[in-house]
Amino acid sequence: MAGSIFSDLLAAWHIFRIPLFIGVAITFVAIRAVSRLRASREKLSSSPAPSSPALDSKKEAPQEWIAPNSLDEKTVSRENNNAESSAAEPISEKEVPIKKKTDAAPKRVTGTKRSKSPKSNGADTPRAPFKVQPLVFYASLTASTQKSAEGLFEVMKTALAASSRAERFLEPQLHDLSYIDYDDFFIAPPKIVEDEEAEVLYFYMILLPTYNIDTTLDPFLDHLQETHHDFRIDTAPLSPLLGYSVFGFGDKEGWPTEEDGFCSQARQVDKWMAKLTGRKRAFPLGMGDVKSDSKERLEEWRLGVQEALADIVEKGGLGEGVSGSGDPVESDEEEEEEEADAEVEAEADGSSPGDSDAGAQAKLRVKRRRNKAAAVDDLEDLGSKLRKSDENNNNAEQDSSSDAPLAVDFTTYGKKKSSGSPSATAPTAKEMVPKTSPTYASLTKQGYTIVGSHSGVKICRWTKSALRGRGSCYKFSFYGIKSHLCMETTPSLSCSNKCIFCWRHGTNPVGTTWRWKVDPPEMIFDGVKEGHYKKIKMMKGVPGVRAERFQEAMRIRHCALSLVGEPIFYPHINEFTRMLHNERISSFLVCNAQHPDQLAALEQVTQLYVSIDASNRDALRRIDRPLHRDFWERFQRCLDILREHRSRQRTVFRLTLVKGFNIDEEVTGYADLVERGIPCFVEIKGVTYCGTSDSSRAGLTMQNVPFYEEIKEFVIKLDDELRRRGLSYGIAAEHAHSCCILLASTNFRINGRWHTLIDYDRFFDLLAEGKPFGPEDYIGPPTPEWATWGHGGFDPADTRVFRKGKNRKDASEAGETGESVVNDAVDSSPALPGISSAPPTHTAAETETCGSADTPETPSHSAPRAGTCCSSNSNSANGNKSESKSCCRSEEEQLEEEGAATEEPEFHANSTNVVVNTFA
Ligand SMILES: Cc1cc2nc3c(=O)[nH]c(=O)nc-3n(C[C@H](O)[C@H](O)[C@H](O)COP(=O)(O)O)c2cc1C
Ligand code: SF4
Repeated sequence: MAGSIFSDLLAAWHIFRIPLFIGVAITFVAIRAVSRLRASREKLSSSPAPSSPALDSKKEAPQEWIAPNSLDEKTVSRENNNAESSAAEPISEKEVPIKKKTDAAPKRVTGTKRSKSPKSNGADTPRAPFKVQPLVFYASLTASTQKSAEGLFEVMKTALAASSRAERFLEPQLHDLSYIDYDDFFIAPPKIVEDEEAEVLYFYMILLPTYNIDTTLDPFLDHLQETHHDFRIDTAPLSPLLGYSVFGFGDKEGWPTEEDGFCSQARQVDKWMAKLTGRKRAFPLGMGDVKSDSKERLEEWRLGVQEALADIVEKGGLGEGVSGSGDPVESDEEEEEEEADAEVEAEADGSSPGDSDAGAQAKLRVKRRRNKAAAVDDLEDLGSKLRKSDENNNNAEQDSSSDAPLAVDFTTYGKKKSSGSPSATAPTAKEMVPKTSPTYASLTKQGYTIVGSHSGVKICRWTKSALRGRGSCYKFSFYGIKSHLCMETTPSLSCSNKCIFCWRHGTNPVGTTWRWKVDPPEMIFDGVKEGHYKKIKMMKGVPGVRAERFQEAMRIRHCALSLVGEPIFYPHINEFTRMLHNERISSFLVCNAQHPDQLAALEQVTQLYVSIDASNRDALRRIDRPLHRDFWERFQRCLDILREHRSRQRTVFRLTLVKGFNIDEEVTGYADLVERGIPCFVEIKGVTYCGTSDSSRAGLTMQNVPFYEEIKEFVIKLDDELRRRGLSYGIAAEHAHSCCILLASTNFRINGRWHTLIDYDRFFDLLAEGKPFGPEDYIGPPTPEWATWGHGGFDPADTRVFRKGKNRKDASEAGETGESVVNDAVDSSPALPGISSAPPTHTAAETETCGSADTPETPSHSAPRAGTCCSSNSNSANGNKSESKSCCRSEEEQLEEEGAATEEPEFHANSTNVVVNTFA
C-alpha cells in the first residue's frame, strides 16, 4: 500500500515538476521585481523637497559639502552672490545657505547669456543721482574737424555750465583720437571716478571726418570692430555709458551720396558704437558737408545732444521710445549683422553644458574662420593688385622674378572699409595719381612732372640758379654736388605722414601700405630723366644761363630721391637705385623713418638720410602727423637700423627746426637720438614755410621759421651736448644762404681738416667691385675753406645776386657771415668751368623739396629766416599769403623781367596769390 502511494507521488512529480519549477521561478521573479520597485519608490519619496531654481547652482556640490548646521551659521546676500557671478540672474532677496567648499572644489561661474538685443537701452529704472561727464572725441587730418570739435566743445562747456541742472554736469573734456589710447576709452568706459557727492557716468560725443584712404581712422574703426568681436569681452562692453552720439564731416562734392561714401566712416563708427553700448545712441548720427552745410548741421546736432543730456539727468536714463532713446528700429544692416553675431553665439552655445571653455572655443573657432576669410580676402586683393599691375606693364615677368623683394608693408593690412566708397569695393589696384585726379592737377600746377602713375620729377630754383652761375645749394658746399647736374625725383608721391610743412598742399596721396598699381622701375627711370631734361632745355633762353653749364646739365650726375613722398615706399626702390648707379649717377635718398622693414632691406646708396623732425614722441606727432599709430616705435627702429648699417651706408640725420614746435628745450632729446643712431652727419636746417592752407591750419606761420642766428645757437648747443657725452662730432660746414649747418663725425676729419665731400668715382668703382665697403672708403677731398664753419658757405666762384628788398647790408645784419657777405657783390665775371676749391667732377643739388627733403634758398624778405617755399602757391591762406607771395614774387618777377621763356604752361605756379612763374 505504502509502495503504491510512493509510486503515485513519483508519477505525479514527473507530471507536475516542470510546471512547478516554472511557477516557482515566476513567483520568485515577481517577488524580486515588486521588492525592487518598492525600494525605488521609497527612495524617491524620501528625497528632499526641490529647492528654488535660484539655488540650483549651489546644489552642484555633493551632499557632504553642505554643513548640516549651515543654515544657522552663515548667510549670503545677493550682493555677495553677484560679486562671484556678475552676470547672474536676479535671485530672491531671501537669505540662502552657503556651502562650505573644500579647496578642491572647482570654481563655478554662473550667469545667464546677455540678450543680444537689449530693449531697455538705458531706459532702465532711474539711477540714484549721478553726475555726467561729457567726453568729446575727434579725429582730424587737415584740422577742419579739430576746429569744429574745439568750437563745439567751448559752446557745450558754456551751455552746460549755464543750464538749470549745471550741478549734474562735470566740465566736458576734449580728446584727439590720435593721442589717446583706445583701450582707455573704447574697451570699457574710463574707470568710474567717485565724485564726492555722486557717482560719475560718461557720455561720448564723437566727431569724425571720412577718408577713403588709409588714415588714423582705420585703426580706430578696427579697434571698435575687434572689441565687439573679441570673445573674451562682453559684446557690449560700453553699455555702462549713459549714451553716445556721432557727427560726421564729409564732402558732397566728391562723395555726393551715402552710397558714394559720404561720411561713410562716421556711419561705421556710429554702427559699432551702437553695438558696443547696447544701442545707447542718445541722438541720431549727424552728417555735414564741409563745403556747404556742416556748420548748421553741427549746431542742430549739438542742440539735440544737449537735450538728450538734459533728459538723462532728468529721467536717469535715455528714456524709452522717445526721440533719441536709441531704441527705435535700427537699420536692416545692423539687424543683419546682429543675426550674424547670433550665429556665432548659437554655435558657441551648442557646446556641451558644463564645459565652461567650450563656448569660448566655439567663438574662437568662428572668429578664426572669419579672420582666415578676411586674410584670404586680403591676400586675394594683394594678388589681384599685383596681377593687375603686371598686366599693365610689359615687364611683369621681369619684375616678379626680380630678386628684389616686393616691399609690402604688412604691419597695417586692414582693408578699406568705407562702405559704399569706390575704393572700398574696387577689386583691382588703382593708380596712385590718376591723370584726372585733383592731386595730379595740383602737383603739375606746382611744377611737378608726373611720370607713370606714382612718380614725380621737378627742377628747383637751385638748379636754375646754378645754370646762371648764381650759386648751388648747400650740397655743393657740403658734399661737392653741383646743382645744375642734379635731378630731383621720387618714385612714390605718397607717404605715410602729413607733415605740417609738407609741400604737397594737402592734396597728396597718403597711405600706410602700398595699395596702388606698381610701375616698373625702367619706365620710371626713363620717364624722370626725360622730364628732367625737358625742363632743363626750357632754361636755354633764360638770360644769364651759362652755355657750359647748360651743356653739363644735359648729363645728370646726381639724383636726389626726396622731393615729396616716401621713396622707399616704392616696392622696386633697389632696382631703381641700381639703374642710377649703373649710369654712374649718385643717389641721395631721404626717408621719413616710418618704414623700418623697407629701410632694412635698402641696398647701398651714396648717402642715406633719415628725417628727424622732432626729438620726442609728442613733438613728432604734432609735426609729422603720422598715419601709423606706432610711429614712434617705427621711428626708433629706423634709428637702430641706421646704426646697424653705419658700416656700409653713409648716413645723415636731417633735422628740420620749427620754432615753437621742436627747438625749445630739445637739444638733449636730439642728442639722445644722435647717440642712438650714430649717423655720419647731422644736417640742421630751418623749416621752409610753404604758406599752404594746410600748414596754416596746423598753426604754422612765418613766426615758426627760425632765424639763422637761432639755428646757429641751436647747433652750438647740440655740438656741446654731443661732446659732453663723449660723442665725436664737430661743426664742419655751413651754408648760411639756405640756413643749413653740418655736424660731422670726426671720422671725416683728416689731418685737422674736414673731409665732407664725396669721392663719387670711387663710390661707383667700389660698387662695381661688389665687395663690402663703407662710407670711410669714399671720402672725397677736403671741404673747401669757404664752406667750413664760420665762412658762410657761398662758393666764391659764383655770383651772389640779391633780389628786390634785400641787399648786402641786410645779409650782413642778418648774420650771413663771412665769405657769403663778401660775395654779395654782383659778380659779372663769367664762371670758371672748373669751380675753384670744388672737387673735380661731381656736383649737383637737390631742389626745393618737402620737409623730408631740402631747403630752398633763404627767402627774399630781409629777415634772415630759414626759408619759405618759392614753389608754394595756390593754397596759401589768410595773412600768410602775402609772406609767401613776397618771397616767391621777387625771384620769379626778376626772371620774368629778364625775359625767360614760357614754354610749358602747366609747369607754372599760376595762381591767384603768387605771381605767374615764367618757368618752374
Ligand atoms: C583724400 C581724401 C579723401 C576723402 N574721402 C572722403 C570720403 O570718402 N567721403 C567723404 O564724405 N569725404 C571724404 N573726404 C572729405 C573729408 O572727409 C573732409 O574734407 C573733412 O572735412 C576733412 O576733415 P579734416 O580736415 O578734419 O581731416 C576726403 C578728403 C580727402 C582729402
Ligand atoms: S614733408 Fe615729406 S615726409 Fe612729410 S608728409 Fe610731406 S612728403 Fe611726407
